[in-house]
Amino acid sequence: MQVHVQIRRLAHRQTAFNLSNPVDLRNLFPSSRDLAIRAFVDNEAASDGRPVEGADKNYGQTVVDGESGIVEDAASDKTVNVTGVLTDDERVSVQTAWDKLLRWSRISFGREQKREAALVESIHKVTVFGGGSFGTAMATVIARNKPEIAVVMLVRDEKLAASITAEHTNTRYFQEFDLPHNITATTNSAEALADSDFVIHAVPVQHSRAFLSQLRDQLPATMPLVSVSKGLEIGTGEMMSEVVVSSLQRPQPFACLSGPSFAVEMMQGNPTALVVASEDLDLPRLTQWLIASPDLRVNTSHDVVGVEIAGALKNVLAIAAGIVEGLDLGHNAMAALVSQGCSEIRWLGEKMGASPATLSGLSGVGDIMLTCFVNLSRNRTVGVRLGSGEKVEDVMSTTSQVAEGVATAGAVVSLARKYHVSMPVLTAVARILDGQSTPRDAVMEVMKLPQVPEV
Ligand SMILES: NC(=O)C1=CN([C@@H]2O[C@H](COP(=O)(O)OP(=O)(O)OC[C@H]3O[C@@H](n4cnc5c(N)ncnc54)[C@H](O)[C@@H]3O)[C@@H](O)[C@H]2O)C=CC1
Ligand SMILES: O=C(CO)COP(=O)(O)O
Repeated sequence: MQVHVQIRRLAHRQTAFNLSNPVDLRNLFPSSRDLAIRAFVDNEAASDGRPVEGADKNYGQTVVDGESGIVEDAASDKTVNVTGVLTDDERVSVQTAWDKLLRWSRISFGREQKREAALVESIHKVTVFGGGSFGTAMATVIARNKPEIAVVMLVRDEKLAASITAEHTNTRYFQEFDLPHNITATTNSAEALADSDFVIHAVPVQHSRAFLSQLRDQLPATMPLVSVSKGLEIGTGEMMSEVVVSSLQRPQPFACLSGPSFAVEMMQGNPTALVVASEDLDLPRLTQWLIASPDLRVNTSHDVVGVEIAGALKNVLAIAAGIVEGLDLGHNAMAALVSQGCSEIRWLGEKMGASPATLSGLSGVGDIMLTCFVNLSRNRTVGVRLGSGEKVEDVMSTTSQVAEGVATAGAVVSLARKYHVSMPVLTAVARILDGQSTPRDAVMEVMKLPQVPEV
């Protein structure tokens, strides 16, 4: 049985409250003097709160005086639905705030259009390195957004290149989607880079050094390269911004693009928000122009370290979250683990010079929430399988797509040692992957660490 209370004034908002004690509605709605409040029983738990038969019998269509506002019948197992309202003052504030936002938006769009005129002239062809799920998604996003631009994917397989170019289908990833006709693909790097103005790099981190080294002479030193790969290189612990410089043996205009963004949802055109970071003054804005659309917001930033380190480390944390899920340790454990992981990423990130705003933004907490809590994540899936008892070797040998967190786990512990940062959760993931501990033992070990102040 449920008790519903409706407060009617402007019937366009509804808020549900669970009230465990007799409630004074004046505490909830101090300005509700003039509201009509109705309480009634819903014995079939009607979700829309309509009075149902029997209501009158038990509690009646009780019109509770707006002045007293007390509902005595809201006991522990009962739900109270409240049709919410704004006071006149609140409504004026909301309208003023919204008008201000619209004014700012009009002025900004005006400025953008002027800048855009110059950018349109500068990009005619974009090359995408990598024909996996994210390379395909990035190529699609750009090609849809700028139909006048030629998008060329550099892939390794001739047949795949032919099917992308001729059939407009990636036969390996996202077969169900027709690719825009301004996307072509080739296995020939010289062809892919000829007359290109912009590169998106979507090759997994561990293969990027070998991949980029061989392109050194074909890639003009002035060509902007935007990396979407998230991870640290094994052995060097380098982030992609460093791998690019060391493998090309020269600086290259560089940006990293990161944030909560499953490739499949970008293919579907679901609303998504990313952040692009570069030390270069114009590159973030250029990237924004290329990919931002009504489906895709792109924030700009100059905090390359923050965006890269957050994107790399969240993959390791997602494996830990999957392990907690696989072990069925419950929601409390999951929330505790992810908060602890956020702290560990912040401790290291800040020592490396990352801004706290970046770490709590799209590439940090945003991507952590997506990857740790959603089953589409490959890193999380690796963790779930480990937590469910599968052996590391079996998980790795049957995972076809890249889960960057696996390789990054060891690299991050070395990096943390270099910066004198202790990372219990991320270190535990490395130990599990290396066979030094089982998922269950690792959880116990972390739980038994000394109690500490919150930092
Ligand atoms: N899939 C996603 O939703 C997202 C992926 N990313 C990042 O994008 C990067 C790429 O990931 P995915 O495309 O998802 O991986 P994937 O596993 O779907 O595809 C990897 C691609 O890289 C290619 N590749 C592998 N080794 C290569 C080599 N030595 N030379 C040239 N190409 C090589 C493969 O042929 C394949 O086309 C990763 O760093 C990932 O973390 C970032 C955001 C979202
Ligand atoms: O980075 C991602 C989403 O932002 C993709 O995560 P996974 O690589 O774990 O699937």
